Amino acid sequence: MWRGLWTLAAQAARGPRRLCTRRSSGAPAPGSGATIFALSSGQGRCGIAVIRTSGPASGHALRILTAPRDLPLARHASLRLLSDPRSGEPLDRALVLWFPGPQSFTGEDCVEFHVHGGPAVVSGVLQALGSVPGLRPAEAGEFTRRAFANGKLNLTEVEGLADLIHAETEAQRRQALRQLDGELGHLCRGWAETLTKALAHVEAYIDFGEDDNLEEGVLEQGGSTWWWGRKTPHISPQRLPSLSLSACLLSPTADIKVRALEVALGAHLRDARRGQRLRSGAHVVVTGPPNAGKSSLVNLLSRKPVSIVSPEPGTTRDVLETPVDLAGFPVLLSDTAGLREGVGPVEQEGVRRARERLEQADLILAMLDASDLASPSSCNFLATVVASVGAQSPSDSSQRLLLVLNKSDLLSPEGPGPGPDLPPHLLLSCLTGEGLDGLLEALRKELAAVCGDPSTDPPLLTRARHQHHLQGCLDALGHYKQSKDLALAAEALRVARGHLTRLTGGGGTEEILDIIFRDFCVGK
Ligand SMILES: Nc1nc2c(ncn2[C@@H]2O[C@H](COP(=O)(O)OP(=O)(O)OP(=O)(O)O)[C@@H](O)[C@H]2O)c(=O)[nH]1
Ligand SMILES: [K+]
Ligand SMILES: [Mg+2]
Repeated sequence: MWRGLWTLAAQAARGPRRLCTRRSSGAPAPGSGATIFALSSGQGRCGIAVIRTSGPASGHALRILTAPRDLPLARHASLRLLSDPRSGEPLDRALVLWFPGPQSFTGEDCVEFHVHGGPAVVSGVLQALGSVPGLRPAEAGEFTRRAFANGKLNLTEVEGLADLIHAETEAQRRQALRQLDGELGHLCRGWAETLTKALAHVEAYIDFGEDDNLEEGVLEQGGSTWWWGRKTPHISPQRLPSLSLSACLLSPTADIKVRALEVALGAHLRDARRGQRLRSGAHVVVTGPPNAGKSSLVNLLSRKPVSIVSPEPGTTRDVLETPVDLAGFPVLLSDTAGLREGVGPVEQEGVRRARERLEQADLILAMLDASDLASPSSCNFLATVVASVGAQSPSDSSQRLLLVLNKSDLLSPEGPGPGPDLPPHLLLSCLTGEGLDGLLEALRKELAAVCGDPSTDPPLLTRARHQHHLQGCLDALGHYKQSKDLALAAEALRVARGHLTRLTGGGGTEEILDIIFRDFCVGK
């Protein structure tokens, strides 16, 4: 009976045994495709513009534009006169760089022309390149796509590069650079290796199960013995129904590693929201009773007159949102209507919208007028909004709140007068700016908790795609643990490993590549 199980399992387990190798991304294979060229620096008048080429005709194009000179020394900047090959007309005196493949960004032969940034120079050089046989203008992201196809970057690194180009704040730049440096890819490869080893154990066991000539000790791994090794049966196969298969299959070392992997994946997934907030911006909502100074604070933090400020309570009605860089973190800052009841229908609609926006907040900036703490609207706000957020159990999805007492300039030197017991708070005056540095520092700490701190935290999952594959891997490990059949256990491990491989771009589908490369501009 056992022999039958092994044979069946062995047949079913025959499949890809090695990590899938990276499939072509659809970009031309190195050396075989067209040579592409594009302006790689920004459009418009500038001091220096960089035009580059990639592909087998790069060297030829460089020689033609700089004739009669030969190719310059590889990877050294050389000054050359560029001329139009059709008319011989001089175009510019430029620095040129020659990067013979595979030691280039794309892995192909590449050339960079650092020309003077006037539009006529740039278009003259682009037209001259276009006249060289075998050259054509590059499509958006095509340089990076070739780098990916040639194994110069994996998919998470490509995403890091796209994020770096779009990074608007310091924290985004740090995160993107870390991903470009391959941290996330490295982590995934380590995890995939753990699964490869575990799979090798299971497959070896399937194979050895068929082998009657098994020598004693053959199945020993790292000092531990296969639990089902025929000559050392610590656990007899007859006990199978009472044990989970995974516990029997792996050497204790491999089993511990798979379990540690499960824990690590869980922790990263719990963190996933933070990485996505860092990439697309955290929602910070300013709320409080009418006239607390909410709009004044929004204008102060965004350094522009986003909202109308006036002494009239109920000035702000709609939700007004503005993207800002707060202490290096990307934030979508929302100004909202002052919370109060018993007002006209228009303001009531504003209050409804304010409450709705509040529910979506990652961080709430709760604001009160420090000189008006004993008023019913202040007390009501403290008892409802502030108390309910404070009562949330701390988890990644729970909201964070900073209580700010504004108009500190109106207080006597002794501080806030008699009023309700206050939770921890900050004093601020939007009028004088006093307390603003303290608020920014508190915001930095809160946002580092909300978005993750790329200077110190482990690599973040910044995209839904990362989250999807990690969740898929975790689910497959769950199946693996519960499987009562060797073939299914091996298959579950393969599925788990497949998710990690796809995260870094192995076996990636064309659609995913198209989505990622669409983010790039022409010339990148
Ligand atoms: N003295 C003093 N006045 C302030 C301060 N901040 C805001 N104000 C004044 O308080 C009044 C209300 O300010 P807003 O910013 O409109 O208050 P708001 O909370 O947005 O008000 P609503 O939108 O009506 O809910 C205005 O007259 C501001 O000039 C401050 O720090 N000190
Ligand atoms: K107001
Ligand atoms: Mg307002």
